[in-house]
Formats: sequence, C-alpha cells, structure tokens
Amino acid sequence: MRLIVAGASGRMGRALIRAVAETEGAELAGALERPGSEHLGRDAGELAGAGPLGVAVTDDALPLVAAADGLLDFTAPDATVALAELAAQARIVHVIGTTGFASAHVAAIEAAARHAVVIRSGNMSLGVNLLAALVRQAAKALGPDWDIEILEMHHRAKVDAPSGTALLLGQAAAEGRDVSLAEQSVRVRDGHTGPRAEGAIGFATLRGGSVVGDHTVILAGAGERVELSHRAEDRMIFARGAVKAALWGFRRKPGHYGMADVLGLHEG
Ligand SMILES: NC(=O)C1=CN([C@@H]2O[C@H](COP(=O)(O)OP(=O)(O)OC[C@H]3O[C@@H](n4cnc5c(N)ncnc54)[C@H](OP(=O)(O)O)[C@@H]3O)[C@@H](O)[C@H]2O)C=CC1
Ligand SMILES: O=C(O)C1=N[C@H](C(=O)O)C[C@H](O)C1
Repeated sequence: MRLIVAGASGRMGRALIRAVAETEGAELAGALERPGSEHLGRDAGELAGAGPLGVAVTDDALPLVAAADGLLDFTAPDATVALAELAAQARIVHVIGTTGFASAHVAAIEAAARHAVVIRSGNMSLGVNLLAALVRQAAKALGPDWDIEILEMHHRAKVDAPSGTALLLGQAAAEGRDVSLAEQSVRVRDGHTGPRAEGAIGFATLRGGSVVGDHTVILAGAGERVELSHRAEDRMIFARGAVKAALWGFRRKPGHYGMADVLGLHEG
C-alpha cells in the first residue's frame, strides 16, 4: 500500500515515516510539509532517522494524493480538513490522528467520508482502545452513583485540551452510562464552583516536560475508588496503529471508521 505522511517533520510525522518503512506491505509514497517549511526537499527517511528512502519532502499534495493509496495525517485541524477533501476526491484511505477539532471540522470530515474511507481516532494505540472498552464496561457496571473524572498529562508543546484521548475515554464512559457526553462534560473548574454536578464527567489537564501521554479514568464511589490508567512511553505505538489502520482500510467501502473497528473491539 502506497502511503503519504502529512506533517512529515512533526513528532508524529517522523514516527509515521519509520513505521511505514518497517511495515511489510506498506511503502512511503510521499512526505508532505507546509509551504515554507525548512524541511522541503530533504529525504524523508533521513529526516525521520530511518536512513535514505528516496522520497523528498514536498508541499505539493495534489500529485502525491493522485498516485497514492492512503494518507497518514497527524497535523492540525485546518490542515486535516483540507487534506480530507483531497483524499475524498482521489478516493484514498485517510487515517486521521489529528486532535483538537471543532464541530465544523468534524462535519467536513464526515462529508469526506461519504466518498472515501476515513479512519479517525484521538488515540491509535491498542492499549488506549482496550482501555476505552474497559471504561465503558466499568461506567455501565458501577452506575451513576460513581463520579467519573478523567485526568491527562502531556508534553509542554501540546496545543489542544482536553486531549483527543481524554475525550475518547469520556465518550466511552458516557456510552456506558447511556448519556450524552456533550451534556454531562465539565471541562474546566475555577473559583467558587459549588458542589460537583450529579452525573458530571469531569476533565483535568496537566502539561509539562516530555510526557508522551498519560491518561487515568477515576471512578469515585462512596468509600472506594477505581482507577484505570494508560501510559504511553513511545510515539511508535500510535504510528504503528495508524499504519495498521491504513492497511485495514484499503479497498474497504467508504465510511467514517474508528480504531475500535480496526482492532475489532466493538463489544456489547
Ligand atoms: N491519534 C493519536 O494516536 C495521536 C494524535 N496526535 C495528534 O497529532 C497531531 C500532531 O501531533 P505532533 O506530531 O505532536 O505535532 P507537531 O507539531 O510535532 O507536528 C505537526 C506537524 O503538522 C504540520 N502542520 C501543522 N499545521 C499545518 C498546516 N496547516 N499545513 C501543513 N502542515 C501543518 C506541522 O508543521 P509546522 O511545524 O511547520 O507547523 C508539523 O510538521 C496533534 O493533533 C496531536 O494531538 C499525536 C499523537 C498520537
Ligand atoms: O499531542 C500528543 O502528543 C498526543 N495527542 C493525542 C491526544 O490528544 O490524545 C494522543 C496522545 O495522547 C499524544
């Protein structure tokens, strides 16, 4: 499968190039960066520490998309929406790891998914997607008397909050309780907040240092607490998940899929 990596010089872009290079059945067909990037023209493999791959970083998406089978995209919301339109026109698989979308971005991605395979997840690791299934089960089993709080910590350069993973875990908890996350979520607390709202799903965000990604879902009952955690130690877990998703999506029918589809984690 011929794959393009967007945001090739980014933290994830470099990991994705290495993941494509190490995966049988995948081949690097292009590496994209924004116009003006200091990395344009460089060999993508050398940029990523994978050795020369004979693919130069470019800002010209059109010819790449026309000749590829899939696009791995961990960039930024506006860039992802523009790439979704191109991927849909070319009917190639678009794997989206980007987070921090507003509802208008999601609507544009859903429109693109009517024409091509889109696989989007706030976290492409096996561990977090298994954790989401466990959170859904715990929220359902423990019921509304147990308060749910989601704590996440990431490196100092992360620009969006709560993380895509925290929102994914919040969604799993809401599904377990059969409530709407949008109606129950409390994303910020400050000042005289009053007591905790009944049924709330709370989020807390920490930023600092080089933390790849830590998430804990706390279910707090009267006199006891259950904590379900995941700690990412290496960005390759996300990159390998993204390549796996692209291979899974190749020649599948158009639609908006998630990692639970790729990993077969849908349970009752
Ligand atoms: N779903 C998952 O499993 C994971 C998701 N992520 C998400 O992936 C995204 C990227 O993370 P990370 O690699 O750490 O971030 P980086 O900032 O290191 O990389 C982002 C890359 O995208 C490029 N980019 C940004 N905006 C544009 C644009 N408008 N047009 C073209 N290129 C653009 C950046 O270029 P420039 O530097 O020039 O701005 C950069 O090369 C984030 O949303 C993050 O939350 C991260 C890890 C795992
Ligand atoms: O920006 C990051 O680094 C990460 N972003 C994703 C998120 O928002 O959850 C996934 C991972 O935790 C790393």
